[in-house]
Amino acid sequence: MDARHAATVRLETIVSLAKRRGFVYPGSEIYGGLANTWDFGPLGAELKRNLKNAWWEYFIQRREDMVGLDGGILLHPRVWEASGHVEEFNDPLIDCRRCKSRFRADTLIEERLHRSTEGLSLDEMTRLVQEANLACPVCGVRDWTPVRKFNLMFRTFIGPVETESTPVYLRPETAQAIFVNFKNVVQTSRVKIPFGIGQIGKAFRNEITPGNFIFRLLEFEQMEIEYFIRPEMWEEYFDHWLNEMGQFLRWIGFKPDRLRTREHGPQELSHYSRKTVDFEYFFPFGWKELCGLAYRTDYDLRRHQEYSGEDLTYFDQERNERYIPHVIEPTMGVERLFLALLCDAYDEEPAVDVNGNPYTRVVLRFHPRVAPYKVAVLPLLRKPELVTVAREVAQELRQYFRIEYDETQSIGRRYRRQDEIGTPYCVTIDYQTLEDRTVTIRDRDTMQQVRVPISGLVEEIEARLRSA
Ligand SMILES: Nc1ncnc2c1ncn2[C@@H]1O[C@H](COP(=O)(O)OP(=O)(O)OP(=O)(O)O)[C@@H](O)[C@H]1O
Repeated sequence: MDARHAATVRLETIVSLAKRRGFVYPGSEIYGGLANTWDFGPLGAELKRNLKNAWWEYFIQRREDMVGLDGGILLHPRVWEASGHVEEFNDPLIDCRRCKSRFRADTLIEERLHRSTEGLSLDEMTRLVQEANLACPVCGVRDWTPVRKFNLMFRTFIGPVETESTPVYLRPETAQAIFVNFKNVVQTSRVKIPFGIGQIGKAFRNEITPGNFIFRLLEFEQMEIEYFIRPEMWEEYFDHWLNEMGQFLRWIGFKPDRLRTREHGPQELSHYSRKTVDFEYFFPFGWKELCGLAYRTDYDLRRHQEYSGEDLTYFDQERNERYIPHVIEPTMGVERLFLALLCDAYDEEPAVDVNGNPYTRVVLRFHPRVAPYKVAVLPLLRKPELVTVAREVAQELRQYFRIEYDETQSIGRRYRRQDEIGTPYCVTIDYQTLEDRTVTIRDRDTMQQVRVPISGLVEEIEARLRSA
């Protein structure tokens, strides 16, 4: 661990800042909360939007080989049989008979017995727990159920009467809506292999051990691409997408020193994947998966062809050949990127306030591309003559950027607030403004202030944002 990693922010610091400043609130808080659910506040909503827009711009808008899709959360139940999720999308779980706490058996064994569970059957895991005479981490009693499979899909019902209706699943990944619509997209757009379909949307997983704030959620958003290729090209495109994902992470501001890639071992691969590489981030709780890249072969389209009876082959005009395309899948979770970005952007430094008093400056060094607010407009004092001009300036800037206008409290406290929510620029209207129609722009990172005329303010900010 190098010095920078050692200084990684504590998770509690991030959780409390997120709550205090309106990024993330505990879910349904006025009802005492609903465990492991979260709501995104005004700043969180902006950050999420910016992340999703950046993803869409980078992977869809800027490429000629991509189209978008917005598929349903509810899909035909057969989709999940075909995809293998009914059969395979399970976690091994184990219960403490005494206190009824429930754990993921693989995590329990890995954390408590310090050994890998790769490739172990349910029986083997049960035996390991028994032989080690493992105590329940919650109540300390040694009385376990056998390890069983627990399907992660949420089930619900269509129609008014539960028992007579067909059960349907909330999708556990967005990918299947893309496969199910593969034929539609090929028939109705101008795509030719190689091409990709991208989608952003909610996914639901009944995780046994959610936690670490918003790292593992029951309900989250995925940004997924299914990229369709000729089978023999898979290695080339795998490398291409690995590189693209890395570029994107840097483009939204990640520093390289807390990112690494890790390839899955053979036993760890998902049921559909022949090769998977995860991007891992050094979270406050260690190196964990941030997002991933999988080579799904032709598994999904082949299975849907089999289960639906529809022909899902693609006619390759160049080669005068018909085949089922293979698929490379770059996938990212919005909230996990959100959490990693908060941790990555968080910084503390000694500073001196306007009165010469030392304080610890907390700054979220977001890249402007994702920063919730791009500019804060602040009258130096809450005096009518300053407020009038400041409101005019704010109204002008609002046409171009997401801004915040703030006239409460002292200017120093307002700067601190903007630093803490990661606003790249503060525009201050002071008495000189009334004389010469200039304002100051304060840079979040350097705290340098320069004066610019109001008439050139939009261009100045645009130029700074472009070159950031
Ligand atoms: N429960 C979850 N909460 C929040 N984000 C998630 C969750 N599960 C997956 N993601 C995000 O979606 C991406 C793609 O999902 P994928 O199915 O590859 O995850 P996974 O390998 O099952 O994740 P994990 O191993 O952490 O359970 C992940 O890289 C992550 O960013």
